[in-house]
Amino acid sequence: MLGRGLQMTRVICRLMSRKLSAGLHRNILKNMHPSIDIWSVRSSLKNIRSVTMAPWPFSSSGPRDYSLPNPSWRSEMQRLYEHYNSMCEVETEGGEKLKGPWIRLASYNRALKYAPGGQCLSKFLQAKARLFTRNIEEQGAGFEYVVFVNKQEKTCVCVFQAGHLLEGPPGLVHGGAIATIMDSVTGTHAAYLSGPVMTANLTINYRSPIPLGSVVLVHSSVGEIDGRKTLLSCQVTSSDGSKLHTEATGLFISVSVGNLLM
Ligand SMILES: CCCCCCCCCCCCCC(=O)SCCNC(=O)CCNC(=O)[C@H](O)C(C)(C)COP(=O)(O)OP(=O)(O)OC[C@H]1O[C@@H](n2cnc3c(N)ncnc32)[C@H](O)[C@@H]1OP(=O)(O)O
Repeated sequence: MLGRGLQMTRVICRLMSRKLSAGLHRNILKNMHPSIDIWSVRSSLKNIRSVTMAPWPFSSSGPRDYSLPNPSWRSEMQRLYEHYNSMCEVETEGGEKLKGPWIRLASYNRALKYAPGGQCLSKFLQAKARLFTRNIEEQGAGFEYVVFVNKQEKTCVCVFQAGHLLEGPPGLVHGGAIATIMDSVTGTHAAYLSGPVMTANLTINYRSPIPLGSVVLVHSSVGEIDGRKTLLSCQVTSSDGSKLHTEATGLFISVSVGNLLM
């Protein structure tokens, strides 16, 4: 038993020192396998401050990718997905990479699954935990979204369709759900740019309500990157860009993987 625990500790340290990032929070190892020595995991990770991880470092094969089209997507969502996807980097059958300025970021239901081997680890580390935005299994009922990053301009766009379980005022999207998608998009963008981060501050102005079921665009762009601080601005607009629904600024602080686990 002890041998297995030590072996698992080493696997976790190796994985985390290489890959784990933003969405991994400090309590993720609570309730894990009892033979894993969390103190040795923590001391191994304490000094790691990997703040550069461009381009997006996570494995894109394996677990279900929630950002791919599904039958619940409205035609507007599908059209916008195809619009951005057509400008993404593609690999031809001959293995040649045709450069496009955009890349689509895969999206899993647990942050752990971004790391190689994380899919396996996720089966026993807080096995019931799910990423907040990906915890509704019914397609189209909650957050349907796909995130694209423009490598050249360092901007990010998310196509978001708000499902019927996100209601706040009658027929309109809940402000907390809007904050959630803005935090997720800017948090993902910050992690793409700066490595492991935590949201320190998110300031939101709600300008016009978002009808439930509608498809909107969430834009994120860099305000400033200064040492550990990544400041981003974010706007939610109608799908044709003509109407501003919400705007926000988000401050993200780079943290070491060890800090996330304390
Ligand atoms: C694997 C993942 C894949 C990604 C995909 C998954 C997608 C999911 C994406 C989901 C994303 C969801 C993401 C989530 O939901 S993250 C969850 C929500 N956020 C938190 O729980 C964060 C809680 N806070 C903290 O942990 C600490 O306070 C942090 C880490 C933020 C800073 O504590 P730390 O001790 O480390 O730093 P410091 O105090 O030395 O300060 C350092 C500098 O920062 C400045 N500062 C600090 N705070 C503020 C503030 N509030 N306003 C203005 N400035 C602030 C400070 O003045 C200083 O500046 P300077 O004096 O140096 O100039």
